[in-house]
Amino acid sequence: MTLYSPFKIFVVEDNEWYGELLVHRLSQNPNHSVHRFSTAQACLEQLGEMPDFITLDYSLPDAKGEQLLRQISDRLPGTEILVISGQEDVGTAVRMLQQGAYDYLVKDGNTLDRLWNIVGKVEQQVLLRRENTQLRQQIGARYGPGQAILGEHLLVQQVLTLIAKAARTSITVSVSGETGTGKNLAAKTIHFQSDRAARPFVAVNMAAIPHELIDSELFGHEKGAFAGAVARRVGRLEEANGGTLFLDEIADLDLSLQAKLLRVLQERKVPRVGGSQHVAFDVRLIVATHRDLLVEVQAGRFREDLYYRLLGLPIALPPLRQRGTDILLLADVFVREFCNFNNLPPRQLTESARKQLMAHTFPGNVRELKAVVELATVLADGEQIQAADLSLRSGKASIGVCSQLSLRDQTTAIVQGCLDEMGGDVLAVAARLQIGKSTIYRMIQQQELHIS
Ligand SMILES: Nc1ncnc2c1ncn2[C@@H]1O[C@H](COP(=O)(O)OP(=O)(O)OP(=O)(O)O)[C@@H](O)[C@H]1O
Repeated sequence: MTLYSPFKIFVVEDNEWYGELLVHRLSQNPNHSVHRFSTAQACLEQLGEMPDFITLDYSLPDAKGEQLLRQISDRLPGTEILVISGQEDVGTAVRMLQQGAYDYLVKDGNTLDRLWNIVGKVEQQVLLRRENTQLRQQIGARYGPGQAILGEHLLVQQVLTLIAKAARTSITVSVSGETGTGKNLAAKTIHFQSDRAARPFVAVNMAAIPHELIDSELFGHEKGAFAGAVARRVGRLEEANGGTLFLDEIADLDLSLQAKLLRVLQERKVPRVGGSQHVAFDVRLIVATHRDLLVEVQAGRFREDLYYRLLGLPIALPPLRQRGTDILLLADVFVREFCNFNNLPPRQLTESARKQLMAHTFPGNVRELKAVVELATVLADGEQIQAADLSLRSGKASIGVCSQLSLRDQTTAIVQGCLDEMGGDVLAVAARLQIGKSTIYRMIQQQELHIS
């Protein structure tokens, strides 16, 4: 079934004249494909056609409405069924609705108009459902094997094997790797390759949320739990129920919340801030960090018990500089995708540009490579992308270097300057300086940087 397949309606009505009347009215929409059946048996035999909507006469010669309603609902739980009856009987109507009928109509002068309105509503719902399914399929295909995470290097292939294994179960996964190596991408790939794909993927970046808000962000809060809690809020953990919760920059979680997270994970129940109820949840957890968590444990900044609880299946993403000619493979894909997206004629990297890319260390990893080749594609005159079009960082600071300031102060000054220049757009600054957005958020959180 596609988005544009006809809306399939079954009319089950033994009164030939009335049945034809319904068919005639419903067929006035050219997108409707309407079939009439005069017995329950005939309808049941054709259920394999997967109708979207069924109108059911309550009194059929070979079955009572309740019986047929139950049989259809068991086989096609997603199909809406409207019961049409000759008599007004509140008891029957209530019973049919309790058994899952979409609505109950009595045959009178207004039946056709009411039917038309009901069908319109159900059709909208079915369209939304089809769109939803189609989008999910498209996203699923985007994260399918060999689609999102590209690379032929053995280290990348090993990562892909681990991702496929992780996707088969709901094991906790801990992803590590330098900034821009694809930790986010790996988390999404695991989710969309798993049988949780139709359920939510919820990502929370610990470095992007002020410390005092993380508790209610993760676990939710009840109305009035603290000043400013004007309404009840469902936490991200609960939001991810049935799906995957991705906790990015987990090393930034402070020690008191680490204790709470550990407790919640052990009990598998979320306590909302300010509430006495604990809500059960079922999520797959994926955590990521660019730091070495074990070092954080040894330094006393990360709880050891939580470390072991979160370790699960560890996946380490290699830095781009260790992936050999994958640099060129990725560069070619990024150029092609950029040209397609921007309706540019195809462009190619020259041999000298390729050599330069291979010689670079890419501290910003895949994110940096993508930004560099996209900019080069824009700057190139004609079809060939020259080495001179590549804006690769030399590794030496070239702006604002002052021997009187510490490296940290100079870094802060550079990032602050960029933030001011780019109107506080963290993502744009991260792309321009080829550093992780989390680093910038962390600096803002620690009040080293200010957004004016
Ligand atoms: N193997 C890959 N193939 C194709 N694209 C990739 C690959 N790895 C990363 N990317 C792309 O590189 C960019 C950075 O990836 P991602 O955000 O997943 O990195 P990250 O490690 O989570 O970064 P950070 O540490 O800043 O959170 C994204 O545009 C992503 O699509």
